[in-house]
Amino acid sequence: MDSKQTQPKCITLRSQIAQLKEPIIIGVAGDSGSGKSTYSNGIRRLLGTDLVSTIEMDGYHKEDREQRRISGRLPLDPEANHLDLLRSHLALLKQAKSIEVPIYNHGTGKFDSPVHLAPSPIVVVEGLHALYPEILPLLDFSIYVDPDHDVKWQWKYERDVKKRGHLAEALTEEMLKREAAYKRWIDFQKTNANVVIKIFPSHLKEFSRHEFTGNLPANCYKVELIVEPGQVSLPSLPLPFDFAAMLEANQPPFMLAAVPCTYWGRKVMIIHIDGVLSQDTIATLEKQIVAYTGIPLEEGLSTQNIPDLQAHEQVSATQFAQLLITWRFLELVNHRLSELMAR
Ligand SMILES: Nc1ncnc2c1ncn2[C@@H]1O[C@H](COP(=O)(O)OP(=O)(O)OP(=O)(O)O)[C@@H](O)[C@H]1O
Ligand SMILES: O=C(CO)[C@H](O)[C@H](O)COP(=O)(O)O
Repeated sequence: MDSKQTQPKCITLRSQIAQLKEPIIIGVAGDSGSGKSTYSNGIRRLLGTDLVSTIEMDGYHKEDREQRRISGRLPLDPEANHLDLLRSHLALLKQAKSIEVPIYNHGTGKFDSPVHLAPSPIVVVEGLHALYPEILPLLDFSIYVDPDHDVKWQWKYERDVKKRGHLAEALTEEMLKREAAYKRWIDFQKTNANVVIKIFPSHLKEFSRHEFTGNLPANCYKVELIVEPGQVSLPSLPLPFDFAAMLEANQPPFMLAAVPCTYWGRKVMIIHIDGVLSQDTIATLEKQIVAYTGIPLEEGLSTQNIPDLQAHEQVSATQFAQLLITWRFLELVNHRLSELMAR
């Protein structure tokens, strides 16, 4: 019998990914409070949480909060982290072996008991040093999240005081101390990333050149996605967009541009997204991606599993960027699957 006849009728990308023997590892690096979890949640959501597991690198710190207070060391110092242990853990996962992941509890400032992690088809490693030279060779896809100084300050400050129990004065002092450490130990990792996500306050007012009368929500961001082009073309992904609505008064302002550039010696596309895209546009794009990956609809389209984003009413640039990053990642997955088929 023809082997094709024995295959199930609907082979989705997800069902193919689920068969992967060796996990695909995504590294997401960036400063503390830069939005790493927010962006990796986008990929998790569109592929389905059952296929993706996450390793928080904070568990690999050598010292807890009190020990750091005494030693004066910052977690940004690579020497203050067990990067070798992480590297050996990722190598074990690549061999389809389980690991015991160390856990840092930001609520208590102490380490919890390690958690058993069996290999899943996709593993996300998130942390300050996720694209360090020891780790990079084990990654299949790399993302660097790089918000503007003031945006990052606001996000981290609010989160650390409200959710991590830091005292305002001590936190300000530590955040100032972290600035030079960030430049020294963290920032350079962006030069190796497949995708760099830059985030700024909206620039749309400067575009008006006349008195700006638009309605921009508070905390409206401009995202610049610096994306290394992929090797295999994906199916086209049409952008649903109401052209007529653009000519109506009181439409929320937005901008979308794609500009070829060189970034740290590499050819990239820079996608600029600013303002508020319609929720219909985002939802239709999501539906297309979800139809492609094969995730059950109700899981793929829900934003309720992104608790941090719920608090922000306008996250269009972020959502749009999440979709584009996922699409670029799927290109890599496709490439990997076709390599495996050819073996
Ligand atoms: N795109 C966004 N729009 C609005 N707020 C955001 C966005 N991304 C992140 N934030 C805010 O910044 C905070 C930190 O985000 P997130 O937890 O994703 O950062 P992180 O880099 O994973 O942090 P850490 O490594 O310190 O755990 C969130 O609590 C959220 O309030
Ligand atoms: O740089 C960081 C990464 O998130 C944190 O500051 C580090 O993990 C320590 O956490 P905390 O400040 O809650 O003790």
